[in-house]
Amino acid sequence: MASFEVIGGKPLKGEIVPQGAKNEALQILCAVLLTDEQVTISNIPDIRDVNKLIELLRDMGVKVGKLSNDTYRFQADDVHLDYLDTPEFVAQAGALRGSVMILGPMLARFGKCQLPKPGGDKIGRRPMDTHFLGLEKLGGKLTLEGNDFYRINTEGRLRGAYMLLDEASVTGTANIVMGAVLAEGTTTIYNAACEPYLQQLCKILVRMGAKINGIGSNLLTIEGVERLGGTEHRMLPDMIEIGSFIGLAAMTGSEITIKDCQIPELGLIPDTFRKLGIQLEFRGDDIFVPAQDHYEIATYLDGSILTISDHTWPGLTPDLLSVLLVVATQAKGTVLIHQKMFESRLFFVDKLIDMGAQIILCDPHRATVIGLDKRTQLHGITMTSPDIRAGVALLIAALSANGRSVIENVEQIDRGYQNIDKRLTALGAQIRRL
Ligand SMILES: CC(=O)N[C@H]1[C@@H](OP(=O)(O)OP(=O)(O)OC[C@H]2O[C@@H](n3ccc(=O)[nH]c3=O)[C@H](O)[C@@H]2O)O[C@H](CO)[C@@H](O)[C@@H]1O
Ligand SMILES: C=C(OP(=O)(O)O)C(=O)O
Repeated sequence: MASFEVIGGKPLKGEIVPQGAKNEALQILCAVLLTDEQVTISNIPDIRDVNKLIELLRDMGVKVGKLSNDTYRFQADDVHLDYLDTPEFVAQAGALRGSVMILGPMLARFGKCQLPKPGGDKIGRRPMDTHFLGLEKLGGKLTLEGNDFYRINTEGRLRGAYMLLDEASVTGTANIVMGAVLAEGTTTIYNAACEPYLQQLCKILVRMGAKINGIGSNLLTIEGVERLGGTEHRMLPDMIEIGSFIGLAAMTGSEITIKDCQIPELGLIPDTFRKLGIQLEFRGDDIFVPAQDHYEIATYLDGSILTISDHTWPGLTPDLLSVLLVVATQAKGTVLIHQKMFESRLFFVDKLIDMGAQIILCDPHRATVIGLDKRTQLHGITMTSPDIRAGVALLIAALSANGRSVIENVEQIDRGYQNIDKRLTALGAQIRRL
């Protein structure tokens, strides 16, 4: 287990370029399985989860060529279906969440797929039901082995169908869309997830020859085609990383410019930080965060305490609530952070309380943060990173804190943040990988 030693309390300064989006990359990489032609993808982040998925595709027989640091060419013209029966495949696929999105493309193109329960953050129940409800509507037959191994197959081509999803699952929608693009006839998906990465997936599929209407809405209509071809695609910047940098700047009183953010794709993220009193300036496509000694949390119009909660897109992503919570600990005012989607994502507040933050964990979903208004600094401690976003939130806390902190299990952070220690050190942070 690797750790970060952090000496906190120093303001940072400078420019930082966000990496390509982790959760987009996981969707787009799975889409290469839908064609035997070449697909070239750029702005791929160099992070653990993405590298693991690329390795998995390679071991499944996909030809993978690295054209530059962030650009790869893939060709799935000789997929080894037998590899799915090996213990190596089971271990690899079970090690990350993104592998779940091979289900749709494999079922559509080869008529079968199998998968262990996927990995990813342990942040509460993460049901797979929507994935299979949708794929079964398209004609897939699911066999469950125990509670944690799924096999799905179909005789002949998948067939288009109408479906109203029970929840707007992001990876579930991605799987169903990738099944439907090669199905016979029309598929209508209502209550589809529609966040920017899903839109990016639909756009690459359209460039590959798919027929998809309603992109960006929760009603997708897909006219199946017989085959898809090659294309090129560039990943968006990672909106969660952008939000993490905004939070880092505010919490450490730093002046930071975040470059090339594709601001129109950020949805509610900038305004949510503004509700915490953080000043942001859009300079072209860059976000400039000035050094601020204080920031004050807004109240509702009637003066009552603000709630910040997650919601399916275009609501606020759940993946930024840990960062928003940590930033609130040094604001002036009080906020209720309500994590609706996941039930085990707020327990990391114990570590912040140990560092001196004023937080009441009301229940697994809700925490009230009473900001310290920078009257007292947090103090450094030794802590373990429980999941990717809590990990980065703790890193931000440690960088703002007085003294030395050690964050253990930073592999969790490495899952989604490219070279974070080196990139923040370039801004003046004191972080050492142990
Ligand atoms: C690899 C990847 O892309 N992971 C992201 C993906 O995970 P993932 O696709 O696994 O998450 P889902 O969208 O399926 O669901 C997330 C959680 O929210 C619940 N839920 C979902 C939709 C809904 O309408 N109501 C509801 O309660 C689900 O039961 C689940 O507990 O989307 C999540 C939600 O944005 C993000 O946190 C993850 O980072
Ligand atoms: C929860 C996340 O990732 P995963 O779905 O890969 O566990 C995340 O990116 O915040």
